[in-house]
Amino acid sequence: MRIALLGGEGRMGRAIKALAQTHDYPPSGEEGGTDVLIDFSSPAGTKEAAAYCASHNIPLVTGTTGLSEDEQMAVKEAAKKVAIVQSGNMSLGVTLLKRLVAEAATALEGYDIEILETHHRHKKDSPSGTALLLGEAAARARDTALLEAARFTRHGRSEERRPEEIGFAVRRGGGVYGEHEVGFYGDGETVTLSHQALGRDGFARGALAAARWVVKHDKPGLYGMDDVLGL
Ligand SMILES: NC(=O)C1=CN([C@@H]2O[C@H](COP(=O)(O)OP(=O)(O)OC[C@H]3O[C@@H](n4cnc5c(N)ncnc54)[C@H](OP(=O)(O)O)[C@@H]3O)[C@@H](O)[C@H]2O)C=CC1
Ligand SMILES: O=C(O)C1=N[C@H](C(=O)O)C[C@H](O)C1
Repeated sequence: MRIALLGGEGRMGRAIKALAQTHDYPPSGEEGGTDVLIDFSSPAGTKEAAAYCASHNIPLVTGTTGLSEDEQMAVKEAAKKVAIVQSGNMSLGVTLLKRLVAEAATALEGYDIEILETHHRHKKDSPSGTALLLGEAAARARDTALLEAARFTRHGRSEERRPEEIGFAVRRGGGVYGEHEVGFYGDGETVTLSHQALGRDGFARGALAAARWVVKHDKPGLYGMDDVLGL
């Protein structure tokens, strides 16, 4: 599998290159063409990658977060022509957590849902792609749209919390790889589901698993890590 990497010099790009070497995957260009493009760059980079993949018939794995509506639309358009795996978090743990969050949101009816995420000081988008995908899973489980339920800021005096609200809190600092906590707050108890990345290898492993999956899956469409990992 010959891999082209957009964002190859960045934090994730370097983690993927290191892992790809241990799997003996040559970079594209060394042995001819490209079998798959992996993108961990910026929202503008993702839009360019999607257009490039669609016009060159190359499958795409994209983990870049913080896309605008327009940039996400470009990914959806490209997915009409090629297979694309997109996820705000490529790790096995978060893919499982998403399912657990949906289950808890259904079972713990009436419990208030609050999501807290912490990342390194360099992260530009907030809330994180992971926080949003977990929020989306919770919202869908409660038959509502995330954009209707989401409460992104709290400051000063306001109305009481709406029961359907999904609150987001964000912390940025140091070198934290990524921590996510979904709290379900009932009247007499709190249930907390959480994930802590201990490095970038888990994301990189997921990206390579998605690349292996998508090169074999030549049917155009937009797929998630649940498709890749069969969860
Ligand atoms: N889905 C997942 O599992 C994960 C997703 N991410 C996401 O991946 C993205 C990248 O994160 P990270 O590696 O930490 O970021 P970095 O800033 O370390 O790396 C991004 C790299 O992409 C390059 N780049 C940016 N825009 C373009 C472009 N238009 N064309 C070509 N190259 C470009 C940058 O180059 P330059 O510096 O020259 O601009 C840089 O080398 C973020 O959106 C992050 O949230 C991160 C970890 C896991
Ligand atoms: O920028 C990061 O570092 C990360 N970004 C992703 C996100 O926005 O959720 C995934 C992971 O948490 C690391």
